[in-house]
Amino acid sequence: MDVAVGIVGQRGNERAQGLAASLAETLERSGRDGGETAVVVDEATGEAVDAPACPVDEMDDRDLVVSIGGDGTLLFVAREVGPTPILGVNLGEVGFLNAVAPKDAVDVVTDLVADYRETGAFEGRELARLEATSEGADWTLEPALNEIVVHGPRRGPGGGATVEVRVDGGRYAASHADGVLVATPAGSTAYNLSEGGPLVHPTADALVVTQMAAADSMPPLVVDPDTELSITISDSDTGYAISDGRNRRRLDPPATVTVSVADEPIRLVGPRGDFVSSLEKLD
Ligand SMILES: NC(=O)c1ccc[n+]([C@@H]2O[C@H](COP(=O)([O-])OP(=O)(O)OC[C@H]3O[C@@H](n4cnc5c(N)ncnc54)[C@H](O)[C@@H]3O)[C@@H](O)[C@H]2O)c1
Ligand SMILES: Nc1ncnc2c1ncn2[C@@H]1O[C@H](COP(=O)(O)OP(=O)(O)OP(=O)(O)O)[C@@H](O)[C@H]1O
Repeated sequence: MDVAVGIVGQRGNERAQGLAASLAETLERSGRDGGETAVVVDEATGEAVDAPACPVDEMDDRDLVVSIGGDGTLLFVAREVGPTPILGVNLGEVGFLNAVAPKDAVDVVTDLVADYRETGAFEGRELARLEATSEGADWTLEPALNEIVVHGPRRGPGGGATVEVRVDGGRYAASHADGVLVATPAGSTAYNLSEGGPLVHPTADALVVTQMAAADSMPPLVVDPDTELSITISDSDTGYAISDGRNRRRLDPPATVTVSVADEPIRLVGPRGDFVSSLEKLD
């Protein structure tokens, strides 16, 4: 069976680009008898190592996409390819979302592709994503793997707003605050953690709501993924809804944003890092 693989190296990271090149070469060599393994890399890497390349968002029809970099590169790949199976190789400063060490990358990926050729499936796990929509649904942010943030004009002094959070229609919190975030288990170790939210084990099917610098703060709230969450910003001239720190929408207060689980999850494949031991990466 032929297998199509995409490889994304962290932009500007020569080590990532070199590993992408050697992985591409090994994969193409390994797939001869059982079927072809067609490999493309992202355009920045293709230019650096002179390999067949395509835009990352055109890799969504591949059987597997390998992300080589840190969390941000994996988040970027997830934004671009959605539910296409992704394997993360950790070359970043933190690399919380990437389970495979660079030294193991070629063996892990070639074994994974060989198994896929036999079984037609990857062992992996789905990670829920979050979607932020305006009241009246006249806009929707790109799905977030980590969190949705809704905040006032800016972080810090003079940047707050009145932020009301409703849970299944009931008022959970209303306070002058910088904002509020809703995080997935995967995102509980990111912005949520730096705002004092709880860690959520990746096997827990839950979301967490954490206020940001609230004057009258409530404890962070863990909810079922099906909970109806709405966040209203008022008493400020502007505000923002932000998905994974990268995709943002300006708000015109008073404005209400609803946050729900997106239809399509992310599919991470390959060895699952041990969550508790990977917490050391956060030191
Ligand atoms: N704490 C803050 O003030 C702040 C501000 C912006 C973004 N962020 C986080 O960064 C994420 C976007 O990452 P990026 O790389 O595109 O932005 P970035 O370049 O600002 O990197 C943010 C840092 O967060 C780390 N990170 C990202 N996801 C993580 C996760 N799930 N667990 C642990 N650490 C994680 C990254 O490795 C990086 O060190 C956002 O989803 C948000 O969680 C935090
Ligand atoms: N191959 C690529 N093509 C286009 N953009 C890329 C590519 N790799 C990374 N990026 C951009 O860089 C951002 C992540 O860069 P960043 O420097 O934060 O890397 P990282 O993976 O988080 O590693 P680190 O942990 O070292 O910060 C992504 O959000 C994306 O916008």
